[in-house]
Amino acid sequence: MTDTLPPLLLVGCGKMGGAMLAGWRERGLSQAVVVDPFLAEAPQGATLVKDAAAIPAGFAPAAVVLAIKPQEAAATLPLYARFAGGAVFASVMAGKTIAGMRGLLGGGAAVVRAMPNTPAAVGRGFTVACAGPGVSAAQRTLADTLLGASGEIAWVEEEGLLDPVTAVSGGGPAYVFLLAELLEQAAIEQGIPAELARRMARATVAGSGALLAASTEEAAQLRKNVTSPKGTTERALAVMMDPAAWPDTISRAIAAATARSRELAG
Ligand SMILES: NC(=O)C1=CN([C@@H]2O[C@H](COP(=O)(O)OP(=O)(O)OC[C@H]3O[C@@H](n4cnc5c(N)ncnc54)[C@H](O)[C@@H]3O)[C@@H](O)[C@H]2O)C=CC1
Ligand SMILES: O=C(O)[C@@H]1CCC=N1
Repeated sequence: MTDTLPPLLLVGCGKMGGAMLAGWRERGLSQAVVVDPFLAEAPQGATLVKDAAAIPAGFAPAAVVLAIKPQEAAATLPLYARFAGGAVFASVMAGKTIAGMRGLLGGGAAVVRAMPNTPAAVGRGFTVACAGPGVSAAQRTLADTLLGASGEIAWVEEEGLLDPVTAVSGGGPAYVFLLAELLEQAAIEQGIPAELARRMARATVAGSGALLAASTEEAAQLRKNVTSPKGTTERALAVMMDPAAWPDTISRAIAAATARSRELAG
């Protein structure tokens, strides 16, 4: 493995931090320190410490990645203000604004606010990022490398877009997994044995995602390709696509999640 990444500090190594770390490992970690009070074992390739005070003296990260819960930010970020001189901070916390984080880290901190998603764990993540004031070109390139290590990345200039992004792609995998759960449940209701229902629902969602990823066709066309005139899918879609059904439900759900992201800022 070649050492391609500069020294990194990961604060919070749960589901999202752990998924990102896996991507960095693939890229070649040099020095990586993980701060997580509740992790039992050091992740492969990294040094684990329980709190900020235990970070080895002299460790100078090029990037500090913040993957703790938004509710932990106020108490935790000031402990990392000492790295603000040299490091770029990359936060994946829902809702937390660049201005709010700079307030906790010191006004001059270089902060990138990003929203990844958990398919990063299998190299299929999607991250949207926004660079705050004072982020240098080199720091933005480093953030791009780190946040894009486990999938696709897109940058936006308008930070406010991160709230609906959080609702759509940050939380999106949960909605897709819910679809798998509901398909399984409905299959059982129609008399299909539970184990077959489970396999079928998982394979259908995973296979459809793979087809979408591999295809250049629009999602709507792929849907039409399944829908034979006067056939069975048409009957199901008439239920789902009723304006009061999925279109309204998804629209309200995304609006609710966007509003929650905005609430978490405070
Ligand atoms: N799970 C997801 O799908 C996504 C989560 N996020 C964001 O990622 C962040 C983390 O979420 P998850 O990974 O889901 O949560 P998690 O609960 O799996 O991970 C949080 C980690 O932080 C650690 N932790 C708690 N207090 C700490 C402290 N003071 N210092 C260092 N580490 C500490 C916990 O032990 C835990 O391992 C959140 O801000 C969330 O908004 C963003 C995109 C998607
Ligand atoms: O549910 C949440 O708040 C986080 C952000 C996006 C996915 N998980």
